[in-house]
Amino acid sequence: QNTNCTAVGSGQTYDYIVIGSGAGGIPIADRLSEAGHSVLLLEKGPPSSGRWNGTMKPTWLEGTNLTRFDVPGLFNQIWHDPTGVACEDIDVMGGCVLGGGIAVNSALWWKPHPRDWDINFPTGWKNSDMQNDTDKVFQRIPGTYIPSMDGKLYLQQGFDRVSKGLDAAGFKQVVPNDHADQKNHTYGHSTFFIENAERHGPLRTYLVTASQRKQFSLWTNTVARRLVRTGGHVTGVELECNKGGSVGPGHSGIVNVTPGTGRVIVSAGTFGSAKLLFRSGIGPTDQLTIVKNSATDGATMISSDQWINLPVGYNLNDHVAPNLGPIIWQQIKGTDGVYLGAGTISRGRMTITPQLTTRVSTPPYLRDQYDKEAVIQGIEYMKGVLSQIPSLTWIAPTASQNTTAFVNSIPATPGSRGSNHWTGSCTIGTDDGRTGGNAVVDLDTKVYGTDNLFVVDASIFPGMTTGNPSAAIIIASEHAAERILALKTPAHVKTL
Ligand SMILES: Cc1cc2nc3c(=O)[nH]c(=O)nc-3n(C[C@H](O)[C@H](O)[C@H](O)COP(=O)(O)OP(=O)(O)OC[C@H]3O[C@@H](n4cnc5c(N)ncnc54)[C@H](O)[C@@H]3O)c2cc1C
Repeated sequence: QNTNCTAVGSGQTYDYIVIGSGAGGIPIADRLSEAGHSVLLLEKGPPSSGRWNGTMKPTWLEGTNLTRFDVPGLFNQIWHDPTGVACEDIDVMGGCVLGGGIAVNSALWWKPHPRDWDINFPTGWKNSDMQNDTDKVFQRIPGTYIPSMDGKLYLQQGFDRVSKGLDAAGFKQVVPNDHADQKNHTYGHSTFFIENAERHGPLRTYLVTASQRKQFSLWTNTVARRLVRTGGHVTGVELECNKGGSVGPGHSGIVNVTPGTGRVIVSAGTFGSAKLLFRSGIGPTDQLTIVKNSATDGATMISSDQWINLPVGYNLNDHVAPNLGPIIWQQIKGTDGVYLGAGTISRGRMTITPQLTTRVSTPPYLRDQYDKEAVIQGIEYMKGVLSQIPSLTWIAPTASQNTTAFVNSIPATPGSRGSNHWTGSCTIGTDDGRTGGNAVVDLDTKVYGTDNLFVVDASIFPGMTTGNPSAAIIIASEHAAERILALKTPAHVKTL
C-alpha cells in the first residue's frame, strides 16, 4: 500500500466535481465555488507552478519559488523534456499537469474575433452573448504585447523589416486585443498572458480565488477513471492515484456528488473528456466495444443496456499550422464562400485503443479541397506582399517551388501540421447526437441523455477560432458556469 495514495471515504460529498484543471476546468471550478457550492477539482497530473508547490525546475531556479512552468523562456521545454509533464495516453502533445495546456503552452493570448462565435457556435453562444464573459476574462487576464520587465520590446529586427513591407502594401498596425474585430489587412505584436515576466493566466487568477474558499478542494495526481452512473444520472466518480501514488499524493476510490442535486463537469480536454466518456459507456458503439473488450475495463464496464450512443470523438479539429509573430491577418475567402480559420470545414476523428490510449485516427488537416485552396491562396498572397521587401528570402516554399506542390508535399499529419489547438470531440449544439445529430452536449453543455453530467472545455467547440484558442475556452467556461448555475435540478431528481 503506497502511503501517497489515500482511499476516499464515502462520507464527504460535493455539489460539483470538476474533472481536469485546464483552460476549461479551473475557471468553472472558481465560478461554481464563488456561487457558494462545494467544489472538488480533480487533476491527474502533478502540481506545476511554484505557487502551487510544483517542484520541476532547472538548477538555476533553485532557491526561487519558480518552476519551469513559470518562466516564459522555458515554454518550449515540453518538447525537449516531456517526462512527467506531457500526457502519456494521447498521441499528440498535451500538458497533463495542474493547469493542463495553460501551464505548458506558449501563452499566446487572443481576444476572439466576433466571427469565432458567430460562424460556429449555436444560439445563446453568439458573439453578443459572450461579451460579458469576454470582459470578465480580460479584466482578470489582460495579457500584454510587451512581456519584458523593463517595458522594452527586444529582438525587433524581424518585425521591423517585415512591417515595412506590410505598410507598403497598405496593412494597418493594430494592438490586436484592443481591436479584436480588425482581422483583415492588419498586423501587430503578438499578445501573451505574461505578467512580471512570469506565466500568468488562470493559475494566477481563477485558481487563487477558488483556493481561498473553504468550499473548494483540489486533488492533484488523481485520475478520474470513469463516471459512476445509473442511466442518465451520475452519482460519483471512480478515482485512481496517478501511477499508484508513486509520483505524489493522490486519491483512490469513489467520490460521490451531493445526492439528488450534485453535478459532474468533465473538463479533461479534447482527448481526455472523450476518453472518460467512452470509459463511462457514452459514445459510438464501436468505441464502447473497444473499452468493453479491453483488459483494463472490460470486466467492470457499465453494461451495454445502459450505453448512451453519442458521436463522441467526431468533429475533431486543429489549426493547419502554428502561428507565432509578428502576427499578420488577411481574410482569405475560399471559392466555397467560407473563410479560412473560423470557416474551415475539414474535420477528423479521435478514437480509443485496446490499451485505452487515444489517437487521432483521422487527422483533420485540409481534407476539404476549398480549405486547401484557401491555404494556397493565402501563401501566394503573402508571397506577393513580402516580395516587395529587399533582401528577404522565402525559406518555404522556395522561390522556384510551386505553392500547390509545396502544400501537397506536407503530410496531413499532426507531426507535420499540428498546432496543438485541438477542439471538437464533444460538440455543443441543438442537434441531439442520439438521434443522428452532431451534438454531444446541449446548449447548457449537458451531455444528451443525462441529467447532471456536463462537458466544459475545448472539446465542445463546433469549429476553430481565428487565433490560438485558450482565451476563447476560458470565455466559454465563464459562459457555461452561468448557464449551469441557472439550471434547475430536474423535478424527478429532487424527489429521490
Ligand atoms: C505545447 C502547446 C502549446 C500551446 N500554445 C498555445 C498558446 O500559445 N496559446 C493558446 O491560446 N493556446 C495554446 N495551446 C492550446 C491550449 O493550451 C489548449 O487549447 C487548452 O489548454 C485546452 O484547454 P482544455 O481545458 O480543453 O484542456 P487542457 O488544458 O488540456 O486540460 C485538461 C486537463 O485535464 C486533465 N485530465 C485529463 N484526463 C483526466 C482524468 N481522467 N482525470 C483527471 N484529470 C484529467 C489533464 O491532465 C489536463 O490538466 C497550446 C497547447 C500546447 C499543448
